[in-house]
Parts: sequence; structure tokens; C-alpha cells
Amino acid sequence: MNLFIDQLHITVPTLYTPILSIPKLFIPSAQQVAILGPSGSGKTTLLNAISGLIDLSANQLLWDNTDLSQLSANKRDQWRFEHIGIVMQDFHLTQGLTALENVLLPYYFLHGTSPRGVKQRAVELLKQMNFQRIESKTEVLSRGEMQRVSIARALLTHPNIIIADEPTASLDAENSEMITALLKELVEQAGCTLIISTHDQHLAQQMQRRIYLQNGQIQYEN
Ligand SMILES: Nc1ncnc2c1ncn2[C@@H]1O[C@H](COP(=O)(O)OP(=O)(O)OP(=O)(O)O)[C@@H](O)[C@H]1O
Repeated sequence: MNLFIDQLHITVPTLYTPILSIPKLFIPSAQQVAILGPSGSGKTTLLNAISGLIDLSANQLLWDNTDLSQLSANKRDQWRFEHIGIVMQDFHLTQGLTALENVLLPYYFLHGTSPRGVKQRAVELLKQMNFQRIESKTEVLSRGEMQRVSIARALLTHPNIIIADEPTASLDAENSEMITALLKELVEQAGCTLIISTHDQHLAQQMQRRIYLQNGQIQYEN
């Protein structure tokens, strides 16, 4: 899916200047993009906006012909479940459920069931990520293990768009390398648009495009 941004300015009541201000941005379908910039530069805010997690005005942000500002909150959630796999910075895993159940949860919300083939894909994805403890409750997992569960969950439903906030932040070099390779392989197979925020230069260099933010504005890209 293509992303069109036009005059996206996000303000918060406590600050005089917008926390994000992007006059124009186009990300074509299937592009792999890294969003970089120092802490507080607006990376997470941009990811939240493009995931439909922030209320916007009409025509500020479109995915193909879909202007998320025109959808009700429920419809927007539904649209997100159908089209976007999100890897959040703090994972948002559900305690009390196992790793496998967490991976299956969004599918279950969307369809009310999780058939055997879907379970198999979930197990496969976790295996590919070098994750062994599929029956462990998520609260006993390390941060790196939680990160891999949240990535598997994002990939399960074959979304058109993957949005990941610091997807390798909790991983050691070996797992980081492996997850990056897997993410790239899966998005290339599926023709997904991949947008990640990262401080990891190695990961950023493997994306097709890098956008550098500073004080909520695009400084440059390469
Ligand atoms: N709801 C809010 N109210 C007030 N300020 C906010 C709000 N959300 C974000 N900010 C501010 O907006 C700026 C951008 O925040 P954001 O989380 O997007 O940065 P970031 O680049 O993702 O940072 P990091 O790399 O540390 O995760 C920060 O200064 C942050 O404090």
C-alpha cells in the first residue's frame, strides 16, 4: 500500500511547537524505510500517526485511498487489524497467555477462531525466530524473547504493512541480525511496506530508504 502524507502537523496542549511537522511524504508500496533521529525527535509519533493511533484531520494521511480520519474508531481498529502488523516498543503482550496464544490473539480477535493452519504458521514463525518457549507465559520471558513474540504476532496475518518501533532494541547482535534478515525476507516475499524506527545503524543500512527526523521535522533522507 502507498502512504501519502500532506501537511501533517501534530500538536499537544502543553507544547507551543508541533511535536511532528511533515509537509509532504510519500512512501510507495513495498518500500523498506527506516526512521532515524535522536530521542524525542518524533519517530514514535510518526509511527503512531501512520498506524491510525492518533486522531488526524481529513487528507493529512492516506493509505492508498483510505483516509483514516474518515473512519470511526471501531472501523479504524478493524482496518488496522486487517492491514497493519505492529511491533510496539513495549510489546503489548497479554499476561496470563502463552507466547503462542499471544501470537494468535489478533487473528482470533479478527476471525473469532484460530484454525490449525494458522496455529502452524504461528509455531513456524516462532521457530524461524529461534524462539523455543512457545508454551511459556509471556510474563516470564526475557525482553528479547518478548520482542520476538511481538514480531511473530505482527507477521502472522500477512499484513500489507509492517510498522515496527525499535524492533531490535532488546536483542543481542546475533538475534538482531537474524530478526532483521527474517523481517526483510518475509516482507519481500509478501510485498509488504516496512516502516521501522531505529537507532540501529546496521539495521537502517539494510532498508531501502532512511528518513532522519530532528525536532519533529524531516532533516534529510538517503
Ligand atoms: N502526548 C504527549 N504529550 C506531550 N508531549 C508528547 C506527547 N507525545 C510525545 N510527546 C513529545 O514529543 C516528542 C517526540 O516524542 P516521540 O516519542 O515521538 O520521540 P522518539 O523520537 O520516538 O523518541 P525515542 O527515540 O526516545 O523513543 C518528545 O519530546 C515527547 O516528549
